[in-house]
Amino acid sequence: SPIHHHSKRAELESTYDFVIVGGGTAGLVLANRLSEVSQYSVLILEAGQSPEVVSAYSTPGASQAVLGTTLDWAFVTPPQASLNNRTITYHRGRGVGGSSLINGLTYGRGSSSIYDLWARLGNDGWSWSDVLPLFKKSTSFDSLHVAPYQTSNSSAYSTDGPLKLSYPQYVYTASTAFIESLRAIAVPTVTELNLGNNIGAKQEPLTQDASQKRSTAYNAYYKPVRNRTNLFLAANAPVRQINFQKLNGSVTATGVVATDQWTGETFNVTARKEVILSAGTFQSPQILMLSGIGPQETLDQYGIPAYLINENVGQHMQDHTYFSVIAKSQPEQSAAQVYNRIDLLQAAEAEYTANMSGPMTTPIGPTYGFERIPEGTLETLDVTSKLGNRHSQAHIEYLWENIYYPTVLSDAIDQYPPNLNESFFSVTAALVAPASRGNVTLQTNSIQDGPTINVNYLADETDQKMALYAFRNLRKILAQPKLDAHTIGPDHGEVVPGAEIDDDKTLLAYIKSTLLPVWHPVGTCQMLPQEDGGVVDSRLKVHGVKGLRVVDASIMPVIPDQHMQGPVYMVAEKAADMIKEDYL
Ligand SMILES: Cc1cc2nc3c(=O)[nH]c(=O)nc-3n(C[C@H](O)[C@H](O)[C@H](O)COP(=O)(O)OP(=O)(O)OC[C@H]3O[C@@H](n4cnc5c(N)ncnc54)[C@H](O)[C@@H]3O)c2cc1C
Repeated sequence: SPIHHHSKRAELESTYDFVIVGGGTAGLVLANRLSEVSQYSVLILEAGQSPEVVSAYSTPGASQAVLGTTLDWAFVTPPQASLNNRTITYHRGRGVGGSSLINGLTYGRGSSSIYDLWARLGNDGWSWSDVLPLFKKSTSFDSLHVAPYQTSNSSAYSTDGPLKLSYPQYVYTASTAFIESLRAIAVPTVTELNLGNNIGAKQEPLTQDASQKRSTAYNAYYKPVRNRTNLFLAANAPVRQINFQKLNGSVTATGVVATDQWTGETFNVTARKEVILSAGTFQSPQILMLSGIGPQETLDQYGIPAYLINENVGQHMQDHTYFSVIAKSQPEQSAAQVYNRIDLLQAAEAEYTANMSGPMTTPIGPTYGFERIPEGTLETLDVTSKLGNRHSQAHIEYLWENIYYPTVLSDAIDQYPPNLNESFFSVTAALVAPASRGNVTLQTNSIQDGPTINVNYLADETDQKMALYAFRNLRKILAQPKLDAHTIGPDHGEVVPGAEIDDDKTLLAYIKSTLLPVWHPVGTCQMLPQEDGGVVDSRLKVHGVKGLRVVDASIMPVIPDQHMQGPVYMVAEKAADMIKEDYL
């Protein structure tokens, strides 16, 4: 097996220097960097299995098909009051590689002002100038420029960074037209977004190599070093709780309890130096709560003995959400039929297997643009009070998707059925400076049940105003002659929601009934002083506990205005440097 997993608990040692909980995006970066030091022993405990069980994970065009497989936790939220009691299926990666195995491959970093704000909030060492070298260290660019706006500036990347970025070979002309149409709403075309200026439009760098295979934490960070004799991985080994020792009023993490799902046995592992939680934004706070660190009421409710009360665990969740206008398009400007019609799908799969070319080389959304709304407009929209310091960053992201997206529409609105023999593309807007906050809490007292996830999208009126503003821009973009040239039918091809839906009230109802997460949740263990809502300090150590850090998306105190994997790889690279500083 390509995975060096331990099928029997007897094959594992009882003690390691570092025990990493979660072999996902951040966990595998840590595993690689910490095991560079030969005197450290490092164990990764991952709930899921090898990604090779679903080998399509590496095909960019199969990124929708891997959702719902064994590589996906597929959590379901309770009914969300802010969305007229809709529930949402929330995808999360499960397996060695975590969400990097099933994400949409989009890569970005965000505005420099966001990281400068992290630092100003009390986190020394996290300003843009501190973190840019780590963004560079984690990535290299496999140059492949086959279409307009597939540009990059080599100074943004290193030559040997493990994570490979590249562009798809198969490019839809309508996506080029989309980039040019964004100029009508004052979003300029730019050559690079990854040097701190995140305003503008271009083709997206994707986490795939020049051979058109997905690059992940698994194949970029874990596979090349898996034979190191000081690195151990147990797959199918969900961690149930962290063990603590309380001595003279001070709490120290001593190890973890996990289940070996091959045998059904439960076992303990001791951490000589640290336990590191990298189970992601939903499960890192869940494990803290199950272990006795969290809000008083939650611990009381489930009879969990409290080691430390911290009301912030699981709170303050920030996430991006998006919604679309769907247009009927010329067949060659869409992948809708490729995915819907078995003959076309099989032809595309065969072409990818034979030549690594064709529609399967691209995920559904390969193109993006970021808008900073000018001050005056923010004031007119009456949203400035909730934006705080977030003026010099992007507020809205616009995307072009090559399918009818979102694919599953709510029945709250009369819909245009996606006819199998017709083609569609979508123009989509994401709120990337959200004011609403969600939270994660417990559903039961066991790790065998998922956490309760409340997304709370649009709960804050600021986000509703931003959504309406962005929606009207989607129609302006679609109406630009260059993009319109690729649509079919009246109203610039618009079929969903339909031009007749135009007043604020019905538009908002449409948005609420169709929006989706962009799958970027952060902040449930945020890096801030505890009195300001924090769970970890600027060295990612859990407040009030020795020997325990959190290293994953949950630590971000202000959500970046970009897709989240780039920031997660950076956070993990930075954490590895800090841990080495602390012990070497
Ligand atoms: C469908 C989807 C699409 C996305 N699209 C994009 C995109 O296009 N671009 C982008 O930049 N970002 C995207 N993201 C977001 C990005 O992938 C994540 O932000 C990032 O990968 C999170 O990294 P992480 O290390 O915090 O968590 P993860 O990578 O999710 O890792 C957490 C790991 O912990 C494991 N785990 C959980 N509980 C336990 C336990 N009790 N014991 C042991 N192990 C456990 C999980 O199985 C998982 O492997 C997407 C995410 C999803 C789900």
